[in-house]
Amino acid sequence: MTTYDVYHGTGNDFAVVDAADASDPDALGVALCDALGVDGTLFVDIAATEGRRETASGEGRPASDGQDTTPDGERERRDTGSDAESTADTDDGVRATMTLVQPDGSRAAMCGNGARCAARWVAERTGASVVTLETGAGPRRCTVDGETVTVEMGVPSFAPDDVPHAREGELVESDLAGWSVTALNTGVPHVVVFVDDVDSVDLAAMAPPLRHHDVFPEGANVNLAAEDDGGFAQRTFERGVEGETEACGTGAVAIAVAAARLGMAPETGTVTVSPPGGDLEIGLRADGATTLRGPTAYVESGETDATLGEHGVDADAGAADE
Ligand SMILES: N[C@@H](CCC[C@H](N)C(=O)O)C(=O)O
Repeated sequence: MTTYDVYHGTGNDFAVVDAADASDPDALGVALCDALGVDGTLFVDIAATEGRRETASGEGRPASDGQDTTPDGERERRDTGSDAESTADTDDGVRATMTLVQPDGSRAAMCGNGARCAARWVAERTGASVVTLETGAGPRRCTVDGETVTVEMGVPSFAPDDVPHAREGELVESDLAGWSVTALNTGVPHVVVFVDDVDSVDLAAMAPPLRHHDVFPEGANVNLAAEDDGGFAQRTFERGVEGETEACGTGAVAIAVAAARLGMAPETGTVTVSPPGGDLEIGLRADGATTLRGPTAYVESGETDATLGEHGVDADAGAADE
């Protein structure tokens, strides 16, 4: 039997499993998504990186980690003194790996809300307030303050090879499948479509032609965004879930960065992005580095025997967050 804990970050929900307990994470991850109806299963391995100070292997694409490597191999964090999250503290805290298995069986390099949930899960087991997660997009340093978790999301990229997409130059307000789209990578590929009102667009109908467009060899997550009360309303159709989710952290960062690029938001400071599940605060730094801050919530714990296709909630599970 394998224990799982369910958390959500602004409604984007995940089963979190200790990777050491999972002999076949791909099968278990899909089984938990099916059984629990969650947006993904996060496998977290604290032991794998305990004591390590180096960054991840460099595998994965931008967003880059917003850090420089000094000649002796130690990592040095840039601090430009902008309004976004201060990174003067170079304490990487407890290190852990995070692997996301999605409902369709795919793995994604990065997940912003998943990282917030995984960091809280690690913090609750170690007492750490700083957790650095090794992801397929590079290391992501997280600060845990009770239910509020902030993730340093790196430097998003509009470069065709990074998104990736097959066009010659950047896709910025470019016509694609009948929409004006801006494409960027915030750890995973996203397109952002700015509209007047996110609720007046049929996301389930408009997203698939963009999500599967030939121009994106790895597909793309599709975001609708609309200016709203000084920030942006968000709706996202996620690759891997193949449907709309309550929130998407990498998508929220993509909206804020695209808005800044298009002059719809300040280049530095904090931008509020509001998916259906709540509010997310995106920090934009002068050097291009970004942060994602927002609430997390514990839902329940249980045990599963994926081979039998069974799962049940542990009667001794802790109380869910209000
Ligand atoms: N919900 C996530 C994004 C998860 C990955 C995405 N579905 C993909 O396949 O690229 C987030 O909060 O960032």
